[in-house]
Amino acid sequence: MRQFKTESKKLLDLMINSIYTNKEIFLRELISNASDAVDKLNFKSLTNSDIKLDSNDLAIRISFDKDARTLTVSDNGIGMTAEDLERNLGTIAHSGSEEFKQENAESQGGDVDIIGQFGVGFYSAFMVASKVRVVSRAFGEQTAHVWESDGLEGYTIEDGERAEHGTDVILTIRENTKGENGEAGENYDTYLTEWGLRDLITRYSNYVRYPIQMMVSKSRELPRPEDAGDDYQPQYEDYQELETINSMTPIWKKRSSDVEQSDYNEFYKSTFHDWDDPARTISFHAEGSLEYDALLFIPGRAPFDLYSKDYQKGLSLYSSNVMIMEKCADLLPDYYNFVRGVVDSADISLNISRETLQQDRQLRAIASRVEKKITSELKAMRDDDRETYEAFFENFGRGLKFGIYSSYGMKASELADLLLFWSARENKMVTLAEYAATMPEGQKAIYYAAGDDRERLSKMPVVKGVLDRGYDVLLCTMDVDEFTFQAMRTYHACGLSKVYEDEVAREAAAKAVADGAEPEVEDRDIEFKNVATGDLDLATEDEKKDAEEATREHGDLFEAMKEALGDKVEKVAVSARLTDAPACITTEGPLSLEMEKVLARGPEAGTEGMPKTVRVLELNAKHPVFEKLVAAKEADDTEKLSLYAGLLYDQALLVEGILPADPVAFAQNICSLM
Ligand SMILES: Nc1ncnc2c1ncn2[C@@H]1O[C@H](COP(=O)(O)OP(=O)(O)OP(=O)(O)O)[C@@H](O)[C@H]1O
Repeated sequence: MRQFKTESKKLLDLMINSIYTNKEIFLRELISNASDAVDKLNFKSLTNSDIKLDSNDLAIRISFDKDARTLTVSDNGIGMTAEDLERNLGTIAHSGSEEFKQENAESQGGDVDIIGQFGVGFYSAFMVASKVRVVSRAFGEQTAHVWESDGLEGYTIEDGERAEHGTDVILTIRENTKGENGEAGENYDTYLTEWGLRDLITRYSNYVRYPIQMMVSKSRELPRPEDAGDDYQPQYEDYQELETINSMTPIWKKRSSDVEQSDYNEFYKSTFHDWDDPARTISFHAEGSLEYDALLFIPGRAPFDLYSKDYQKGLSLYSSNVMIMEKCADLLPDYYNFVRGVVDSADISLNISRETLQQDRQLRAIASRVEKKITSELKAMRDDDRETYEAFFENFGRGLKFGIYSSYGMKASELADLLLFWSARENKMVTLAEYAATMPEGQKAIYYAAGDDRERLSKMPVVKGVLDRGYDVLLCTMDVDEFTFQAMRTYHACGLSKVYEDEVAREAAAKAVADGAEPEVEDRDIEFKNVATGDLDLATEDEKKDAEEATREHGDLFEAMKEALGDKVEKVAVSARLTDAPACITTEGPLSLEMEKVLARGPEAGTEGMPKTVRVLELNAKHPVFEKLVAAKEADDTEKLSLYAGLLYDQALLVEGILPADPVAFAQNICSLM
């Protein structure tokens, strides 16, 4: 018996038991070797006219024998001489394929896709096999040789027989093991079943460029006998047929101009298990120092588990047509987690197990390009197919907003223009750019109201107040909306009509336009303002004066009401934002009523650290109810004033969709008034 070269025993043990976390990849490795062998022969025939070869005959064959527990991977590729067997399979980490690649680097051109590079993949067979027998006949040789090993001590090489050039790798599959200490046992029997092998072939090696064939069991209906009566039941028979299991053509390598959209749709549906066509397909090919092909899909609707914690984002990563990772998460940012697709690159540096990558830099470069492509495709969809985009946004918009929020606004420049919000004035979804474009002169902020019901929001007195002044209000019904705005702070609007500092500049500009110049435009950062928080600064000079006067005149009324309401409010004040409602609750500081509601549903609910709103009860001094308050104060009727204050506070909260803290007392108070 010959001994493995180098510190082989230890190394081999490491190779077999430590490199791979996933035993099933052995088949991928053996198929890749077979594909390399076929590729080498094909290459030879292309470069040497003496070799006559019908490339249609090149194939990889998988067969198994349940009783003998053998699984065979055969190819009719270049084969190995006894010397090759010694060098390639007797020396760990010697890659004949890598050598071949180097030797033929100059003349290779685009027609070879050699996968092997490390010289270790073959040994993964020992993870599932107790013995491996390789029968190989090199192309052009008359004799065959047999390499055999149990993966422990060493190997033998003997003369053997094989009808044609090529290689059979015959694995004696291990017996199933029982689980220990609560861990599941290993089911090696799967590698001796048609479905188990089919699953592995289609998962890892579906796009290997040569046919991978296997005898499969099928069933067919027998011809109806001529004398069959009316009660004849169809009869079936089982039969075996050689089937090509892999689909071979990696559609992502083709130029999109050469592929029908229906083919992309088919690929998308069968690969990513969706019933519907994708909303968009993105295909691109990078050239230069890092070459890769990418095919991405934006689904029409959210996968059912998108918002579950089990959902895994990621693109399938291939290298030379072989799947390396089913979901490479690093290729997609979280906010584009719904995107499906494939990235294939022969240039990425794989680690030896092909389970991870060695260089983050390459991956980051691809990820950044992928992200840009998705963003620009979404923008195109927003502009040229608004209906589909709105449906898309309905499904995935929350994730985009969350992307801005969770990046503390850093991703705003990338994502802000993809957002849509409901415009109270236009009664439809608008982008921030569209909102900004319709802002009348003098509008200083983007106004929004947040709550869980659009209908209710549109009727809120504070919303009406802003609308009545001619400013649109975005009605935000997603829990993340306000947090997103706070993370963004401002929206960078482009191409707005220029605002002039003074009258002289304005007149000069108007004159220039009258003389035929284009009106001047500018870019501006516009603040977001919740219509129910802080000072909106919308009141006219007269209104401000009125409010100040009312504040001065009725200071003691407000104080008395504040006393009656206690800790519930920070203060009671006259409102400059209400038109026809008697009162409203606004907040001071960064926390709005709606945000407080959202936080109250979160994990910090009820804890000490839960932030609380600073509330203000604003009163409309022009409303008839205000006169009642004044009268009660003048009559020194503290009880009535306290009743009124409580009622106004509770009803203002109700309008905001917040139940009174004590609904029973609220109901009793109303009855007592009646
Ligand atoms: N079916 C085969 N036909 C011909 N040569 C083979 C076959 N299988 C393996 N070899 C030879 O054995 C070498 C070692 O194979 P092994 O799978 O260990 O490594 P590799 O394919 O070169 O690299 P990697 O570890 O990256 O897969 C190959 O480079 C190739 O020269």
